Amino acid sequence: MYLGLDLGTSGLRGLLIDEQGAIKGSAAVAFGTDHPHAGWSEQEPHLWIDACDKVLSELHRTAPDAMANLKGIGISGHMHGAVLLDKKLKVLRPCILWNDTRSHAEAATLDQIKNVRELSGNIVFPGFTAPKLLWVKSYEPKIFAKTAHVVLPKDYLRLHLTGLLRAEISDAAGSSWLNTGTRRWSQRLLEAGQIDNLDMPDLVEGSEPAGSLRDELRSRWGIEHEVMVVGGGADNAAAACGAGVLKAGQGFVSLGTSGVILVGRDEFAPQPETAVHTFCHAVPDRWYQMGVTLAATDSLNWYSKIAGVAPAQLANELGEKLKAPTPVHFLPYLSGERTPINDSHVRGSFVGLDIAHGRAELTKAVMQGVTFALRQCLEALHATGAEVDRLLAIGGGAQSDYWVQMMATAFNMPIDVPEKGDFGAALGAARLAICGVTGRDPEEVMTPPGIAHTVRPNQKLLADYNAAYEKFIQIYPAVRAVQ
Ligand SMILES: Nc1ncnc2c1ncn2[C@@H]1O[C@H](COP(=O)(O)OP(=O)(O)O)[C@@H](O)[C@H]1O
Ligand SMILES: O=C(CO)[C@@H](O)[C@H](O)COP(=O)(O)O
Repeated sequence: MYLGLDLGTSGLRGLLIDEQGAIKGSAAVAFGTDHPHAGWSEQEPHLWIDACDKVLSELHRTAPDAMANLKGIGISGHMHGAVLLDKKLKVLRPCILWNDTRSHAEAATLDQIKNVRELSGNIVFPGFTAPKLLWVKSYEPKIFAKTAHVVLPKDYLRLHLTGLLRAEISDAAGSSWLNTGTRRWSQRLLEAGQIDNLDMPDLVEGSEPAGSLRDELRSRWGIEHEVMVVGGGADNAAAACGAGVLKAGQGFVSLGTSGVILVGRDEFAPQPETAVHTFCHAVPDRWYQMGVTLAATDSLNWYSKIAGVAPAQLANELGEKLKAPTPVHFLPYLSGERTPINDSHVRGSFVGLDIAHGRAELTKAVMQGVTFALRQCLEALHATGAEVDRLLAIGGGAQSDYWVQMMATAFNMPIDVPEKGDFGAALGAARLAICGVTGRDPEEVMTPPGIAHTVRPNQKLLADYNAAYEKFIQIYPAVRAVQ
């Protein structure tokens, strides 16, 4: 039996599978994010530990036999967050998350330093880890002085599970401290980030052993033998393992808190100027590229709170069949934006409201704005030479068939909808554990899911969606001029 734990931005999920991939149990616990100031986004790491313990206790209660036979655990987590630890491994402050833009000035400074983009393969975005540490150094010097280690969120969860500090490579690639081509810490990048005095954790590949479940936790959950904890993966890399996206030509679109279009790459071929991210995959000798829009279902959730209606219901209210685009445009930049515009200062807007417009029109505008932001990601990916001509739809928002139809038409690309089941980061993390424990080849373990149906572009609406997209991309510069 194998357990995948996915530390998502909105909660932690656990998925138990057997070696053939059949699901034997699942549990989830939700938690929130704090936004103490505009542009800030934080979580207390103890929330993750509490959620992890609850998820494991729930699995122990509902699937005791599977838990008793647990052989391996893989962990995935939201990327780029900075967990600062003192020399006794105590957390020094709340984790600064991936969608926190406070360190924009530090990011811009780092991004100018010679070789930084070349070595890391990426623009230094404000959401990445390195600029966060420079921010803490300037604004919280006492905390910085006490910092002995910095780890990414899921690697902190590993510390709880194993007692060991390890950094897994696909996640480390999002720190701006890793040489993404050689998959090693870069002394030059650590110096640029002014943390070359810190003790960086040993690096492990996603499917490599990275410790064993602590004895105390094993006995709590009724496990008598040793359980291997493998490296795991950054949530997007792990989701790719769950979706069977390992190689060039394969890709997915994910509608989660953030929106992502990800494609596999067989070699390290960064083009940072496109604002496309190039990271190490969670399996050895592979990379992937992705475009990221920061607030995908986050935008729908934001509007859902204002409308007082649950996000799934809002999406359902649009009906079953895709209709013409709405003339109301929504720029989904509630937390700034990454691909292709790398602008942490811009904020969201509705443009073109009419007195006749109501809730449905605004819902549609929000989903359309996210869809068009993703089309910009797709175009940026194509500009890097990444080839993909169909995408698999994953993430919570992909449960809306309307949203998937909208993406297929706006991207003019078929989108595969997986059969009901779990094909996200938790599955990918569990599959990494299978590879670590059994030594099986990732390509054999990480197969794509069965496809329930393929959504093809609606030919009758193609021209309308193209015209609406052309308008959408003109709004950002106009809005930016007055923000
Ligand atoms: N039927 C639906 N239609 C539209 N959005 C949905 C639907 N079901 C769930 N969602 C959205 O999906 C989100 C969760 O997606 P998920 O991929 O789990 O996010 P994350 O991994 O970032 O925490 C919810 O917050 C909700 O906004
Ligand atoms: O910052 C990124 C990727 O660079 C995000 O994709 C985070 O990794 C969070 O993902 P979700 O919670 O939306 O899955």
